[in-house]
Amino acid sequence: MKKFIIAPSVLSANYMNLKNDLTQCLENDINWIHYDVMDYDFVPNLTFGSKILQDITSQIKMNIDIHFMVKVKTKNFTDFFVEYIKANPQMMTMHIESMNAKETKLFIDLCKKNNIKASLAVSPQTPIKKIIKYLPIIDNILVMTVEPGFGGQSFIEHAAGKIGLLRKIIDQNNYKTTIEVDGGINSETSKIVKDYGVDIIVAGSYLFGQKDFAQRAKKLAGGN
Ligand SMILES: O=C(CO)[C@H](O)[C@H](O)COP(=O)(O)O
Repeated sequence: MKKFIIAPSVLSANYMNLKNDLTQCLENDINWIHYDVMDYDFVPNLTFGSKILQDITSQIKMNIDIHFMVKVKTKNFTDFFVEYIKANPQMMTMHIESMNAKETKLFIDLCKKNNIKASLAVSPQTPIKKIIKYLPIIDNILVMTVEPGFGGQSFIEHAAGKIGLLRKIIDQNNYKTTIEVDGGINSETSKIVKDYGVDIIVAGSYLFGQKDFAQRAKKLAGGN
């Protein structure tokens, strides 16, 4: 049976209790976390920066998947990522909508140079034709099934259809790119994305703060 990677979104964690929330993930065989960086520009919300991430990775051994929902404003594009790279993330994701072609190339090259999986995200309204040419050179594509910016929103089903199209293209061409989904994932919507052929499932409000975290985590990780 296919094994899905579950990456709980720290956006829905309790920050007064973060260590417990992350330990709960590890106790339930979850060794990835999804770290949402928002800038109140690309998205209408502001979250956390590199210091909190460095504190996390200095104490807890987990694979870090950073999802940048930002418009980079540093004079030198790659400078923005320096402090995040110090936290040793496994994967970094930037939105295709927030970069021009030159920045997209710089971002992918930066990831490769630092041995970090290079990932591009597409918002619900963005067609996959915008990203297809990058598939052979990136490690992961993140399909957003909510508008980026907030946890706890409802799953946008038509956006999930992109996963099926991407699965076909990736398999037909023997690309190694993984497909990740983020937004509105629960026990029902996870079945839809698994059927479409997803590899990595991000879930925030469905997991954190829930008494039956263990059962929910098991449901997400298992097959349909
Ligand atoms: O990137 C995000 C929002 O922009 C979050 O990762 C995502 O929404 C997770 O929250 P939930 O599972 O509650 O929808």
